[in-house]
Amino acid sequence: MRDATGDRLGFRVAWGHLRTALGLGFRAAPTHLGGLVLLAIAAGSAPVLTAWFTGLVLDAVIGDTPVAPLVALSVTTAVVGIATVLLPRLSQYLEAEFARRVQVIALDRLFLAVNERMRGLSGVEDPRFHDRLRLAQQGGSAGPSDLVNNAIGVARSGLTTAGFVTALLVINHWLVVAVVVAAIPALRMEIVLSRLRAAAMWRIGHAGRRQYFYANLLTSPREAKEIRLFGLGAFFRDRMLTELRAANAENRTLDRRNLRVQAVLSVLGAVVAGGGLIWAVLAARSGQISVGEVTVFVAAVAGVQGALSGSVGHLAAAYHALLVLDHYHAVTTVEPDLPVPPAPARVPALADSIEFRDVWFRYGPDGPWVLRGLNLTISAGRAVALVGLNGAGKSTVVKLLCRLYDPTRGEVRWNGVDLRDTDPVELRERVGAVFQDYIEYELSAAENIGVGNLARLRDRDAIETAARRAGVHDALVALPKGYDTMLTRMFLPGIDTEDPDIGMLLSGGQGQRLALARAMLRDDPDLLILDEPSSGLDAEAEAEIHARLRAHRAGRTSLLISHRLNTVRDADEIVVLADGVIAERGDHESLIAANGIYARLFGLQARGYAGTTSP
Ligand SMILES: Nc1ncnc2c1ncn2[C@@H]1O[C@H](COP(=O)(O)OP(=O)(O)OP(=O)(O)O)[C@@H](O)[C@H]1O
Repeated sequence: MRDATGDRLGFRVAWGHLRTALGLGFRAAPTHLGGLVLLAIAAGSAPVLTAWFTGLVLDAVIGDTPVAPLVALSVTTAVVGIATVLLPRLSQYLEAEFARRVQVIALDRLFLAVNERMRGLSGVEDPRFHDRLRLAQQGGSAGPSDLVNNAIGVARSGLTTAGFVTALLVINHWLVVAVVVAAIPALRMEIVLSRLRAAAMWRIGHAGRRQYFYANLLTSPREAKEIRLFGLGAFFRDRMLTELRAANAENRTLDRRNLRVQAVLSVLGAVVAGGGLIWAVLAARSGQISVGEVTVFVAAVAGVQGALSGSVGHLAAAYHALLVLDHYHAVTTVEPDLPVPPAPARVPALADSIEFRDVWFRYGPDGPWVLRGLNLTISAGRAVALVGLNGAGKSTVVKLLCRLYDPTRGEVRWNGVDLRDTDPVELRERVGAVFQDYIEYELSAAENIGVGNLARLRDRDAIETAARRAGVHDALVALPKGYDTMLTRMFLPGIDTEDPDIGMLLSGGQGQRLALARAMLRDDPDLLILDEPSSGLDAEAEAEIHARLRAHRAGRTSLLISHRLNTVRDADEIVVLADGVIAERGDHESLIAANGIYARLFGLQARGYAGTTSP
């Protein structure tokens, strides 16, 4: 067997996936699962019984049977007939409900695993992970129920096949051989096709994600301004269509192959059935079999063919579900991107220092080194500023500090504890941060601040205090629904959707203050990280925010990153990063006196503000 990427999928792996699917089914909907099995048995026997009783009725009519038993026989046949048409409807309902329940548990497990195992950024920045995740969602949503439903389908069709085969054996055993032999190539071809389909899904997955990305770009309010201004609509539409056409071409090739195979198999089936019919008519004419047996025979040939092709279809679909479940399994068991030891070291309160010891870092094994043996100490209670040119590695230092990545070489120590020995979740509880690329969640204004500390999500007083400290309270109160205004024009709650005031967008600077308020909702973090916290603010607001931040930082350990050097001059220590190492360090005065990189950058900015670029 092969998996969805075209590699071999061993029997043990397939068996493991089947057990996972059954386990999910039992946990999610045991009653529905039991009901489906019972219905499968009933539905599998019903067509055989219908055909058998129809034959008996016909023979009874021809054989001059008295009225009472004839009516009883007819009524029984009718009841079996009604059950035959009703059972599939009932199964359909149970299958759908079973699938819905399994989906909830499967997706819960999937995203739990993603949260637990992807605690850093390297996994979510890997495109292959996203391709897999997309298929894993598909596999997790529909895979277990598809697998169980199709396994039941195989059993149901198998029962029907067995019943009809028994009926046929009584009349003509050679025909049984012909029908069964004709089904073997069908089974083989269906399995090959389902493997090709799964491999195509893997190949198309990437194109599908890109197509979705371009489609999203064309309608996203965030990108709308730039796309319209640069006239990029046709460009991205074209790219979207290119991806769609590529996916369509793959699917078309597959459908054509499917068509060819199905056509050959159908003709084969028709030839066998036609041959059988000729034999039955001739046999009835010569008195070898009765007219009732002719109907049983015709129904049995069609029934065996239908049930066998049903079995083959179900087997192929179950096999396909197994292949897609392989992605689900891969994501739910993926190696954690940040290994956490079984008994992680506690992250102590930051009483001493954070230390980068000879830290080397690059984003991928083939990428360029971003940090090249960085040695940096942030002493507890000190305000350290990190400056440097674009791409110098400042945000990378922050990511390592929050253990969003582990150093490629060297170590980061928090009060002497290597961050690799800690649980990042515990570490992050001690850190408050405002990132350069802060997020404005599509939630209400209050919730946008509240998510900074979920324990205070409903604590309106604490939220308002944080908003005041970040200087955004007045702006939020002025919104149409105050703190309850949704900060989105994309998603509105189910109620009140006719109200045009329910969703609003903040200005860039207001959004940045909101992100600050979110960070300020954290109870006294040991370390406050401010990565360009005022880049979106006007000069007056910037000065005001930095004054607030100074007050907020006072006595705390903080790391401030800023390109506006006037905002870092009061830091206890300013560290200049260049070429992945510390180029200069000291306070503002000593760095100006040293007349190095910092002094040059500071001078350039100061002259810019003074309105002249030459000394
Ligand atoms: N996720 C990533 N994958 C690969 N390379 C990355 C990634 N993030 C950053 N880099 C690279 O690492 C280098 C340092 O980036 P970083 O964002 O740390 O710089 P910075 O000093 O914060 O820059 P800026 O002042 O522009 O914000 C850059 O060359 C950047 O291209």
